[in-house]
Amino acid sequence: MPIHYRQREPLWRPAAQKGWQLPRDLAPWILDQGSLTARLQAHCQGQFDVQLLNQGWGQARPSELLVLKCPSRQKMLVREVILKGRGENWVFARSLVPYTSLTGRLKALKYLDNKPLGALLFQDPSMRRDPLEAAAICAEHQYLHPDLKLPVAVDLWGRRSVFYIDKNPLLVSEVFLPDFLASL
Ligand SMILES: C=C(O[C@@H]1C=C(C(=O)O)C=C[C@H]1O)C(=O)O
Repeated sequence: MPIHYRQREPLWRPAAQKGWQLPRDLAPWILDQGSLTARLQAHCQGQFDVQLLNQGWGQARPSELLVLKCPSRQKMLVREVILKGRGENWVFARSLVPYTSLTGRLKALKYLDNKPLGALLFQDPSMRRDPLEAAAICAEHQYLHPDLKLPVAVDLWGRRSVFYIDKNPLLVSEVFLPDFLASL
């Protein structure tokens, strides 16, 4: 009988949860409430760029629908990118924008291409974000994009939070990749 692998999801928990040991070097990056783009740009002295992997209508995972408080049939814009520092793959980012959030200033998201999403979010005076969650991300979660070509046994850390622009939600998830960890 073939084994049917359900697409497991990471166990997301409040990043600032007491007594949860985040990796010492990575903890400040996981807990930082500011723009990850801005912090990465400083970390690589500006040798930064965004590689767009894909952007289009797609499906959210159950835990993503839960935090976005969206019904399962909700049409979702899915954006997946690699944030690169010094030409290396530093962060895999997956952002989910419910169709109903693509209004007003967020309409610009459809044409973002390889400009960083953070610039759009953090310059918006209405921007709010929910507390950060963190999770250990491993291969069986099938969470990472195949283009990342990571070794199967890799164990990484991710963080995510829901942003609001004029009260319209979008979920931004980020996974710190091996080359970034090596840069710390
Ligand atoms: C939310 C931010 O935007 C970053 C840029 C992203 C993009 O361009 O798709 C996605 C996630 C973030 O790492 C940020 O800078 O904090």
